[in-house]
Amino acid sequence: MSIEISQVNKNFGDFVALEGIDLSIPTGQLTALLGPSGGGKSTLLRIIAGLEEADSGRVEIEGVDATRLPAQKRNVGFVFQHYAAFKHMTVARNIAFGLEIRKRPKAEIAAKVDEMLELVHLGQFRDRLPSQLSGGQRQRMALARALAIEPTVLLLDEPFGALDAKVRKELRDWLRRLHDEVHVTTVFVTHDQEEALEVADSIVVINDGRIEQVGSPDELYDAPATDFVLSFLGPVTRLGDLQIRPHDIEVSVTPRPDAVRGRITRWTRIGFEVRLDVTPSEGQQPPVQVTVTRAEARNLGLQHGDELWLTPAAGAQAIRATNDPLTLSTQSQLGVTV
Ligand SMILES: Nc1ncnc2c1ncn2[C@@H]1O[C@H](COP(=O)(O)OP(=O)(O)OP(=O)(O)O)[C@@H](O)[C@H]1O
Repeated sequence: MSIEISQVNKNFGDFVALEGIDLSIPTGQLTALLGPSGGGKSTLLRIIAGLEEADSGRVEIEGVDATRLPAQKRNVGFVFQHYAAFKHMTVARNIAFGLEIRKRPKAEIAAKVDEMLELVHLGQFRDRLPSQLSGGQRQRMALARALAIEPTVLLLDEPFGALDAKVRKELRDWLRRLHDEVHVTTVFVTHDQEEALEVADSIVVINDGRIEQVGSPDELYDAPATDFVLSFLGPVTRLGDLQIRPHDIEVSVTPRPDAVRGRITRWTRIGFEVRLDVTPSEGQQPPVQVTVTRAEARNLGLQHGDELWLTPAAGAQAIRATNDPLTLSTQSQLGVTV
């Protein structure tokens, strides 16, 4: 394991930011810390970096107890959302900076800067100032600078958070490819589930200062351990007494035993999908959200106002809800496979 965190606690005054965190981060993987705003992701990342000290607990990096080591002795590279570049230095000098302060030989620095510029595809911009780069290029420069010191661990705090959706998407694909090339143990913070699902080898879901679940994107998506994870990782809807994903509902135009009967009260076409609101005929339940492909909608001849019978699709993951229909349950029977 590259990073071992045991029983880490952190309070800010009376506020509990992290509580009893135990986490092992394997060497060479790309791990996402995912969760809603204020959940404690950045605090945990800063504790790993040595920028924040835990109140209690232990942090080990590559077998070394780093709990009390200052940040500069941990051999970690960081990139933050708003990268603080040296504005008066060229891209090449910015990348060289970490090596210069470590007093590495000039020839080694020059070779490393060339290697990094090539890695992040900024070779032709080496003599520009950071202000002459786009936001995405600046973040790539930040990554090159962090990687130049050959860190044991690379820590990224919402590195693409300030960029527009299209650039963000490009950079996230690029980060995945970069990681496949350099294999440095990388931990990145994001509140964007799509980003985590697309990029990470492993996802740590953090909410309210606690870890909800750790697993691969598929494990988390297909077998959420808690109703929080189920709802955070993708859309969920209520079908009878189950919380279930809208695309995990089977639609029938003829009566089915144990099905929820309802009528299509809303129909929205989004790309190749059709999203339906199906209002149950019995009880006071809110509409069930159902996603079907356009082909399926066409084959079944679905139309606004049609009566449907809804059942969980075979193999769907669902969580039994026991509370008020409008709130996610706190006492659920978890991971019901139907
Ligand atoms: N230095 C500090 N002093 C007081 N409270 C703090 C401090 N740093 C963080 N907090 C609080 O701790 C909680 C966790 O913050 P943290 O930044 O770790 O959350 P996060 O999950 O990274 O959220 P975001 O995605 O919004 O950055 C928040 O409620 C925050 O207000």
